[in-house]
Amino acid sequence: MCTSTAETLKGRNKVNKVENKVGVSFEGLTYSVKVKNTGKKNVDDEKSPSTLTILNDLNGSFEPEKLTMIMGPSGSGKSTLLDTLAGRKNSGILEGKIFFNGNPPTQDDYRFTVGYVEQFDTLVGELTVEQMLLYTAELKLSVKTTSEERVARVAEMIKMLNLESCRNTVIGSPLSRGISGGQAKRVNIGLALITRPPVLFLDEPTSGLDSRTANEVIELLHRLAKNQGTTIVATIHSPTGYAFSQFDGLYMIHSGETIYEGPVDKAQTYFEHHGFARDPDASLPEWFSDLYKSSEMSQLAAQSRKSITEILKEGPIVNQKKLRQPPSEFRKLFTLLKFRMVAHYKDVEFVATRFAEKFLYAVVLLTLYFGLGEKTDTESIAAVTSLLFLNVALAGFGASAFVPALNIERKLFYRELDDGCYKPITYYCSKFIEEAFIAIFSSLLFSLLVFYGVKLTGHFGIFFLIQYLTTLIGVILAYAVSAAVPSIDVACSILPLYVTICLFFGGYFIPFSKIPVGWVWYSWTSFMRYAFGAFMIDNYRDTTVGEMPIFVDAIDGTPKTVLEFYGLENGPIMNSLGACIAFLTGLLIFFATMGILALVYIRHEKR
Ligand SMILES: Nc1ncnc2c1ncn2[C@@H]1O[C@H](COP(=O)(O)OP(=O)(O)OP(=O)(O)O)[C@@H](O)[C@H]1O
Repeated sequence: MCTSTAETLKGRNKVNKVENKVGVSFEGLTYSVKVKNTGKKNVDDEKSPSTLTILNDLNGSFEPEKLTMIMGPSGSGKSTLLDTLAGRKNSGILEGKIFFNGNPPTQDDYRFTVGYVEQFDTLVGELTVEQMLLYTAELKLSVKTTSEERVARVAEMIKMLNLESCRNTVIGSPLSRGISGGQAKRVNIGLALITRPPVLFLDEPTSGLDSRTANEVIELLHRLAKNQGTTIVATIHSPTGYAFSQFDGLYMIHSGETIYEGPVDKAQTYFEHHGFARDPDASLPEWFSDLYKSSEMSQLAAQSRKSITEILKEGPIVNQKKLRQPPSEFRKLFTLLKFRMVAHYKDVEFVATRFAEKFLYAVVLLTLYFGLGEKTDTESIAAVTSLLFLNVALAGFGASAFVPALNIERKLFYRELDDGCYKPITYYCSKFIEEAFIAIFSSLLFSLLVFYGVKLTGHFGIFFLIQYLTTLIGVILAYAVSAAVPSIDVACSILPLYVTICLFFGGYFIPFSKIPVGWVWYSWTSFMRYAFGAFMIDNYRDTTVGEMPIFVDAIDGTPKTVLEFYGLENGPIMNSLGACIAFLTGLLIFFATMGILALVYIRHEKR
């Protein structure tokens, strides 16, 4: 950023190659988005009336060992610049060049070289500060690090970030208080630093902090840059005088254009020289960026950029991926379960809601239908049949309870995905295993109470298996909808709609023989059809017309068994319990695949 620094870097580089240091530079960086209609003045009317240019032809460089701030009025494009340099933009049109040590960065370079601290904290509320850091260390540190080394790294981080006093405090959530805002910010910084990335970007690291805590955070960043050689860039609003003095460089933008790039200590003179105070919120005339472009500051910055790029090219970017050797996805799955599943299982609310629903429903059924299962009169059989169908319906409607599981963690999921913590499928599997494991016990409790209380005549093992599979389908269905749609509201209106429609095709409300031809295809996709069919076949398959003549055809007077009446006998597939279970399993796999594809390909967060 200034020639003297480039000289220093050059001198140092000769003795000790800039191995783990990465300088970031950019040229002609322009970022624009398509907008429907905007009254903003920087809409490029000539190019296209619907293109909003947010960053306009920016040049700049950020060096190792330096702490640089990006300043500018609200909406000037600071976060956009940071996102762009960190490779985190997933929409819009990006033009221009970005270099890491003089080379265009690859996806791996972005992922393994850059630490990014987002403006809003994204932490796992159930974990303590130490667990959160350990969890991230296990996901991100090389497989070659031992558990002792990871613990030592976390301890070092806790000390460096001054988090000793809250080491064992739960992070908490907006509804259940845990650590303070300043501590949460420092934990977030710790997560980005755990791998000691050569480049660290921070989006407003001091927002929401009191001036003393803000000073501490900036002081910490200053030390990091100096002691570890990290290239640190932070967007910042209204820093205190002390915080300002901790920075080396200032990059100022206004309406997406550079108005200053250079040392912090020269900024005041520069602005005063041109008749303006340093205040970034002061409104500057549009020609100010032109003034900057023709200024000596701009020439110096360009020279510095060129020489830094050339010097750093001598020490090409170390393959951070190789250096880090991230753990396998299987290991990451284990880490997710070890920390997050265990934390959920320790949460009384999480466990209680899953058991309470099943238990209460089982108690109602038990007391209402007690002993009816072994009775052979028509009314009892009709009652038990409705119980078996409602049991299936409950799994469908109960699925809504699993919608928030993915939805409320979405910000955290996107942050961890961007940080390279895991792949979407790994996250999905961890969520599924978390529910599937607990569902074994809740389904078992339910099955024991209902099967033996109602005195059903099938086999307990099969009843439990169908009950468990149906519960899992509810979970998987909720995940698929939740991952595909943007909000809980939308998911909670789509899911019951789908389930209600499925009800009509389950074989209880309307016999399969009466379903209009045009709708028959749909009945084959209804999980309720197979679950209800399986329950019924298991319960009534050993009965004969002679033993249990419950329904008599009004026209020809032919007696029918229960299974015949519900179209569950003499069909090509539906008279087979095995086929019903196979179809249920197939639907489970189908919905799971949909959910995983939605997680991979649909990004609800636009950046
Ligand atoms: N994807 C997008 N679509 C439309 N407008 C966008 C998009 N991304 C950014 N913008 C707009 O670009 C401008 C710059 O946004 P940005 O968040 O970078 O500003 P900022 O300087 O960081 O603001 P603040 O200091 O308030 O956080 C804003 O007006 C924002 O609404």
